[in-house]
Amino acid sequence: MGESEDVHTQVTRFKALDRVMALAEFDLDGRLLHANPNYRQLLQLDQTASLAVAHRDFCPPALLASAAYPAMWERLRNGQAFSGEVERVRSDGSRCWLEATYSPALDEHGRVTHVVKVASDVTDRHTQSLAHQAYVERLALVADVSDTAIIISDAMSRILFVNRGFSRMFGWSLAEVQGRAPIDLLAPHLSAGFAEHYQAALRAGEPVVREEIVVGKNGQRYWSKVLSNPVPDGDGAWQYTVTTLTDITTSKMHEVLQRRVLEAMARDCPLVEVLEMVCEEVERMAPEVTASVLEVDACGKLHPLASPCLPASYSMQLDGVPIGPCVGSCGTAAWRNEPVVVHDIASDPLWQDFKHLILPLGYTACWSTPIAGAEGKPIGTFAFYYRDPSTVVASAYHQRLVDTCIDLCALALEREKARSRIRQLAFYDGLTGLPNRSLLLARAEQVLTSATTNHERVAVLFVDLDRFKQVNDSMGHPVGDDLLCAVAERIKLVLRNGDTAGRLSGDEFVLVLSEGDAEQVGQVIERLQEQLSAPLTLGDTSMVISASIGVAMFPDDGRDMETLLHRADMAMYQAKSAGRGRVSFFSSEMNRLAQERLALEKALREALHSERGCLHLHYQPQVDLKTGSLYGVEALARWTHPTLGMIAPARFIPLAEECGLISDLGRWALKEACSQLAQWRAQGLEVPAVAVNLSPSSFHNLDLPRMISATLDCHALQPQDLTLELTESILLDTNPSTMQTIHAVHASGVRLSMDDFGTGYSSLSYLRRLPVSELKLDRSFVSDLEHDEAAQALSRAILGIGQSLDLTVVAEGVETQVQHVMLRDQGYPVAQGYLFAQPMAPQDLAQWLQTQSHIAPQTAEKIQHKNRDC
Ligand SMILES: Nc1nc2c(ncn2[C@@H]2O[C@H](COP(=O)(O)O[C@H]3[C@@H](O)[C@H](n4cnc5c(=O)[nH]c(N)nc54)O[C@@H]3COP(=O)(O)O)[C@@H](O)[C@H]2O)c(=O)[nH]1
Repeated sequence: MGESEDVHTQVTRFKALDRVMALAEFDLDGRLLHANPNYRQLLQLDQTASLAVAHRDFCPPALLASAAYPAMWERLRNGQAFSGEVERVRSDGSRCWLEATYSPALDEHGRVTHVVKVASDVTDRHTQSLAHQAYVERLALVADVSDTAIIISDAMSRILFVNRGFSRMFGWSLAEVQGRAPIDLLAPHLSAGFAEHYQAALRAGEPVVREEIVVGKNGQRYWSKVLSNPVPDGDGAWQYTVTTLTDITTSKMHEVLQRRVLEAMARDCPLVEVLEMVCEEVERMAPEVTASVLEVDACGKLHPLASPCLPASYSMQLDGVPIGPCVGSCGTAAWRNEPVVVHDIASDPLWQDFKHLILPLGYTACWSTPIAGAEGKPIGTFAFYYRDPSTVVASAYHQRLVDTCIDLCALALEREKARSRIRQLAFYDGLTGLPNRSLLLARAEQVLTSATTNHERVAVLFVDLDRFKQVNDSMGHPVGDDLLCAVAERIKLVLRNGDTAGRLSGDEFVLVLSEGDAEQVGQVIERLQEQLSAPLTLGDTSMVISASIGVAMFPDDGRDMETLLHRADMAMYQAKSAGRGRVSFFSSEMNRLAQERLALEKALREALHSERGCLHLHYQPQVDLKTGSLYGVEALARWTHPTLGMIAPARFIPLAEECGLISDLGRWALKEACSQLAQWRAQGLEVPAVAVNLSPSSFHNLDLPRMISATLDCHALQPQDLTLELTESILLDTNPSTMQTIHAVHASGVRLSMDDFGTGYSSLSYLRRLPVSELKLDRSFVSDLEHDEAAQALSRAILGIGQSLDLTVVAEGVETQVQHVMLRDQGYPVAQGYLFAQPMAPQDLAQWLQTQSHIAPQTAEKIQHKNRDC
């Protein structure tokens, strides 16, 4: 009963299978014996053709070519079944996938008679699975080739997976990190509190994004952007965390350092502060190094700028050390203009001379990189010192730090250079390099403030070179410039700590001596005079110079720099007028005189420009020594001050020169003298000519000849009625107009006379170049004439020179009859002096003329007077 039930059951099952599955039978050689409709449909076989085919006809060529195919049949023939997903070729050539079981069928003796195959079509499932597999492969590829490190961890923070990018970045394989917590592994420096906070966020389903410094297997550091995303399971509970870590080291270093440096520079922080900040920031990013920045100056010497973690005593020892081929890491790097890594300071020959300074501080290695300036030359060095011998020196991370820092240091150093250049231009004299007026005054004010607090005295020295103008005029401005530079250098030599010096303008220098008690000031002045008077060679010329020095003392002579400077200047004038190379201290008497002078200057200006007649001319006759007749008159200015009375020309003429009024005075004298000559002639007085004194600056005016002609015309005078007296100083006048004006005046017929002849210019060759008609023998020769044979010889010689050049020679300052006779006997044609007459007012000259019997009066009618009022 049981057996019959089994058979029944089997048949039932087989029918059921036959309906739903594809069934086929093969003989042991693989020929198809039987195929049910499902099988035939699956492989698209028609009923007749199906019995003529073999198993291999449905197999892909690659399977048939492989050893697996005969092996499968061998195993089937040996009674072993085979199950699997297999690819088959339909009769139309298309492919399909079958889930197949090949079962060997046995006879009653247990021998394999044929093979039964049960299959179902899984083509759709297989295609989907292939697509999924391809997708997964592509994902894996993305994960592995990406430079982003990826970590998959579970909810217990245990690492399940890391991609190859992780291994490349951090050096660990998956096996090494599986099961470990990512934070413990990569950022052990972060606090436990942070880890808890991090887990809480993920548990709440929130992603966590941070920028963090993380550390790899070999201690390599990365500034990394860390993004952790929680992945929930089907119930929404936190199951996994996918964390990506992107290396942002370079951009972050740049960002942090650049931002901080640029901010500091924008705030105008001093260079040292900026560089110290760079070092501190770098040491925060890489605590295993100690950073240092040295400057390389234009002479190739090192100067410490910033090394906040190195002792000042160490840095100071490097100050001023010249760079060279064997000067530690920094000096050598600057010398070679390339980075120098020294792994073992103790044994490296580059550190031979310096290791005793650094080894006691615990540093064993040093890596220095030159900081290149705009022209590519090293302007500094940036160095990392290492203590721990196990630290990788010059690692890729450190390299990135250095690359960022040297650019920023170069920027800061170049900017400092530009700033100091601007400072130099704004506050220093371009020629001598000394502080200019602005800086000098600012520094002086500081000195005065401190002196006020400390109850100290300060000396202000006003130094003016003697005869600088002559050097400039005769040797040229480049030599003058060299002289000023040499003087500046010599001034620097006498300055003490706390003293300051500057150039005000031209040849004026000022020294401010702090803590200036009389003795100290005296010593500095002595040293200054010694320095200045030492022989000086400029180009081919040797010279000895001197300076006039005026001194004003704080607080006695003034409490502010403006007053002190002014008073030192006054004292300097006093020194100058006392002779060259003198020193004069300001005094109240000097101040009184200066005030007086100022008042006088104001009054002179008013006198010249007002009609009140405070200025007038006196006239001194010049007598023809042969005939005793009047040769001419010299017009001499006189000034009657409203309150001070008569002011001597010797006082107001130099004043007019100094305050720029001398040309106005000359114009006024010319017009006044011509007018007076015309008046005399109108009165019938025969005054042959009038001589007017003109200073060299009057000849700067190219309009002078026209103005003279107009004046002469105005008074119906002829050019020969006027003589202009010049002094030899006109030869030192470098104004380009001077000679042109002199020649134009001469060409107009106006006579030129050389005044004070014999006292000034040593070379007489100028007499050929200057179109003078007359020489006036200086009265110093005349006054010595009676007793001094040399004076006699000289007066004779001067007369000879005049005669040989066909010039009239006028002897000045004749006071005695003896002088008169001697000069007449020597052959002088004309003389002038108190013997004949003092300079006198115009109306007195008329009277004087009448007393001179030999001078014939003329009638007024004889003289044309065109326009009295012009
Ligand atoms: N540029 C101008 N210079 C002028 C003008 N007026 C005068 N001066 C110059 O001032 C200097 C002083 O002049 P002054 O005090 O007038 O002296 C003159 C005479 O008084 C003086 N003199 C004449 N004779 C004698 C004498 O016998 N003994 C003596 N001790 N002094 C005498 O000499 C001065 C004239 O000198 P000089 O001009 O060299 O002929 C003087 O340098 C004037 O030039 C002016 O308007 N402009």
